[in-house]
Amino acid sequence: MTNRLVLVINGGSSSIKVALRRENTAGAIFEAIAERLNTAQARLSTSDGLEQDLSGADHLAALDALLPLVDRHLDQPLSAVGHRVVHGGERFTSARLIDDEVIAGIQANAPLAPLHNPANLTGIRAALKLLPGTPQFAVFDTAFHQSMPPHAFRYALPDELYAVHGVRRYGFHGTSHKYVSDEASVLCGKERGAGAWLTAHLGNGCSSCAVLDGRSMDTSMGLTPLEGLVMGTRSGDVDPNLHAHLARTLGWDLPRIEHLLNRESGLLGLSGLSNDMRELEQARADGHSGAQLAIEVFCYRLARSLAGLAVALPRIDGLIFTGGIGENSALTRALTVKHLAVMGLRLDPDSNSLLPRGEAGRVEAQGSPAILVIPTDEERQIADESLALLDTQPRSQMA
Ligand SMILES: Nc1ncnc2c1ncn2[C@@H]1O[C@H](COP(=O)(O)OP(=O)(O)O)[C@@H](O)[C@H]1O
Ligand SMILES: CC(=O)OP(=O)(O)O
Ligand SMILES: [Mg+2]
Repeated sequence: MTNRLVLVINGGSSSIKVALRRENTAGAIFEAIAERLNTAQARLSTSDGLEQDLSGADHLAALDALLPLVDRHLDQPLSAVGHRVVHGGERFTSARLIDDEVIAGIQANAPLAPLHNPANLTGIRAALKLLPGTPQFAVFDTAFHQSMPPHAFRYALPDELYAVHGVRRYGFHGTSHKYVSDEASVLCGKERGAGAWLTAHLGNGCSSCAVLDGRSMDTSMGLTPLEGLVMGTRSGDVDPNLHAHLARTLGWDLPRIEHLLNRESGLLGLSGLSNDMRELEQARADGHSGAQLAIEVFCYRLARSLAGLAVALPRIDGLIFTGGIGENSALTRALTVKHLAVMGLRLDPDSNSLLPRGEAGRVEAQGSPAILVIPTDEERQIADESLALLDTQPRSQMA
């Protein structure tokens, strides 16, 4: 049997990545990314060297540019399309074949992930139109965290809000936390999936997680992808009374406050300069005090979250950094681990700063628990889960 082809569409808050993957084959046949969407710097770049200015493009315009590029790399029909979907609520505890009911479910969860679910739906609708005969699957960020125990996922609110209205902590980036913790176990000589890991997924959205033997025990994000760490434009944790305070003292309405917390805060808000860690590192080196403060708050709050999550684990086999910042910013890793000396974590400065870009590696000092940098591969995880699900579908549904 030939190895099947899967197209993966991963819509983030500010980017869309598409990846064409062949079953049982490492790496992608073709990858393309449209980044910095909804800004004047939006750009498209592909694994075969195409660079294109997409200035001002939103998610739909980006997909219009991206999907036709995949065609010339198809040497056999696509077997499946796998979509990353951020919020699956409690309704979707694992990947699903996309049909009208699943689309309605994703739509229903959109208020809980306003930066993401609408973008994911844009991708799904565009792909259904372009590839109507190909089975399409939704792989949810939230599914991995469904293993959290109630003491981790419940808020201290009246029961009715959970039981009737689904107000609880869900967690996100599950595909990434699962992938990197599985990889870490192999890198550290354990059975795949075994071990007690703290993971830090640091992209535009950022979250941390405690993973025990392949199961999420707790994570920093909650009902929505706003809770927890400082992110590119999201505030992470603030006093829950902030909404009321801003409404009373400044007269702000809900849309204004949501915009503040989701789009104007985080690294961007603190620095007054940018949501992009590359730019902030450069500005910090040039003496920009806002950039310096933003990076310090980001790292301190990350360390505090990781130390808190440690209580969900019986021991720490290792700390894993991933996502665009976790993989590429030696500075972020150094400043974060500095705050974690109480847990015996120490970096080897040379390994940390000299790790080749895009490679997995260990960067701890001798005597410290493992500290790993592992490039995440959400696309691979999504392709694998889509094919596994395709194999379980009755033929009648695949017509
Ligand atoms: N070499 C680098 N040094 C520091 N930060 C980097 C580097 N490369 C990428 N980043 C940062 O990674 C973040 C984007 O992460 P990514 O995982 O690609 O985002 P998304 O969540 O949209 O998938 C940005 O803040 C970017 O500046
Ligand atoms: C859930 C989330 O924050 O996703 P992203 O990092 O892609 O914005
Ligand atoms: Mg991402």
